[in-house]
Amino acid sequence: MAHTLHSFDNGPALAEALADKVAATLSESVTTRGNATLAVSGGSTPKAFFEALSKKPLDWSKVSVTLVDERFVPADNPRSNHLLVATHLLKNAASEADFIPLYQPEADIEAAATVATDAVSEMGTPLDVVILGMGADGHTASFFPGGDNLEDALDLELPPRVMTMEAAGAGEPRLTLSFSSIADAGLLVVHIEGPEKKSVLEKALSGEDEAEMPIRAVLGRAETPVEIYWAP
Ligand SMILES: O=C1O[C@H](COP(=O)(O)O)[C@@H](O)[C@H](O)[C@H]1O
Repeated sequence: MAHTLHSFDNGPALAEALADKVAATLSESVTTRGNATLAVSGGSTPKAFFEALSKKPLDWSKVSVTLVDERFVPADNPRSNHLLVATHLLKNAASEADFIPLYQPEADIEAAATVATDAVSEMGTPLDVVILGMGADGHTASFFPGGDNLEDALDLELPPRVMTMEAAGAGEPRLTLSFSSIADAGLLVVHIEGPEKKSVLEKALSGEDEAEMPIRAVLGRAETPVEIYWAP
């Protein structure tokens, strides 16, 4: 599938441009359909983008926000992606948005995935905007190399859902949207910053083994053309 690389001089310029693009896409959905949906990633990269997006003027009360992936930890854990989004995105104008967590306080992670699948499915499909990150190991969402559920997670024939994932490089057990949940998003973005991530992207684009670098599934098989946002 096609992809487009958008390069910026620095992180703040990227954050503003991506926030403008996402806000415009969400606004269009609110105008045409009455609501809008957004799934965002965690990690260190998206903080400035979240801060910029939180200030964009749109009818956030009509916007539902969820996560692309989450650790199986409650929202008061410093490694929680929910905490990251609450701190940097769900404030200012965006405090009006509805947030759908992937972590659920169930007895085990499989039960949490089932509850989260029901909650995310109420957002409807396809999602309007999905923002992916990418790790230095070529993971995206919680599609980790060596992940115990990787094959099913990348299977576009399986229904959209929240899945569990464990992998040596993942730390805590994870909850992740399946590839079938994100591959047809209205706007599908891979947001990466720094020279190391650029090298990882170039390596991903030069090969085909999805088990080695799961980001290749997104770059190669997503139904929606991928918009890559990069800054040094
Ligand atoms: O584990 C994760 O890492 C990736 C990338 O994070 P970064 O710190 O290198 O920006 C992120 O996309 C994913 O959501 C997160 O759970």
